[in-house]
Amino acid sequence: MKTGEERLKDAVLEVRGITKRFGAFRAVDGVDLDIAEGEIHALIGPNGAGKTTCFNLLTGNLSLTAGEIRLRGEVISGLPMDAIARRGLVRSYQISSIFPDFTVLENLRFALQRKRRGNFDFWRSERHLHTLDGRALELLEQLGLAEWAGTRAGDLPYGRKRALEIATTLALDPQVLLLDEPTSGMGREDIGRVADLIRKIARGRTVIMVEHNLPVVEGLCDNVTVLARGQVIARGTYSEVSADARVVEAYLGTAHA
Ligand SMILES: Nc1ncnc2c1ncn2[C@@H]1O[C@H](COP(=O)(O)OP(=O)(O)OP(=O)(O)O)[C@@H](O)[C@H]1O
Repeated sequence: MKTGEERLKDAVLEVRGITKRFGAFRAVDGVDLDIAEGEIHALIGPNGAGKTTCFNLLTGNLSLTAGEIRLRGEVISGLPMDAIARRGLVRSYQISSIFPDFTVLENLRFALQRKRRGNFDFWRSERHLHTLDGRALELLEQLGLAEWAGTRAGDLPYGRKRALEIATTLALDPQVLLLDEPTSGMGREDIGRVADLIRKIARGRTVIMVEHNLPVVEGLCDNVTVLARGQVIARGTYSEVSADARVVEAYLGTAHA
């Protein structure tokens, strides 16, 4: 049997009994998660299952009613969001955090600057920003955005905006990357491109994603946790959970059937 220490080496994130109550309502109710180093893990479930609330608890956006979260064995629950991000657990930004009037390259520079200085203190350090261009261009190349480097971010097509959002998150060099419905609102071509991108950026890091598109989950994720009414109803590989009667029943009862 593994000792506690050996067990911690495998699990990058250990979540025990996390609960979030809004008044008398338990949006997340005693959820356990074990996320292994390097895996792509999906959190799925019908509308209102508690996926977003779970993400908000992991990142510190919301405080826990009960439970504990450990990142590499260290308790992170109760820490402020920025402290959790500095420890390496980072959520992809929403498009609204992209500066639409600046170019793609400038947006990347700002994100890299933030990693280095811990804030957006870029107005006074224009010269310093240019020293970040090498890394910024490398990231743009990696994410297939190099040809868009000089484009105003606000003029990017939707799928490319999502790629830029992921790029600005990667600038923080997260060990654990949380992606919130990365393919939502996309057409088939963009979905394929973003799925390839996630596969690429998952090398050398752990990815946890909330995703409604089940073929994307099937194609990308090593393991899946299924939530319904705030509780885990199944966990395993996609083929295991999709064959689980409780999962089928939970989905059949919703618009996501
Ligand atoms: N701040 C809040 N106050 C009260 N209830 C909330 C709050 N945030 C979420 N809820 C409720 O908690 C439940 C879980 O919501 P959550 O957004 O986590 O679900 P979800 O699985 O992400 O759903 P979806 O797939 O529709 O995004 C829902 O019933 C929701 O109405």
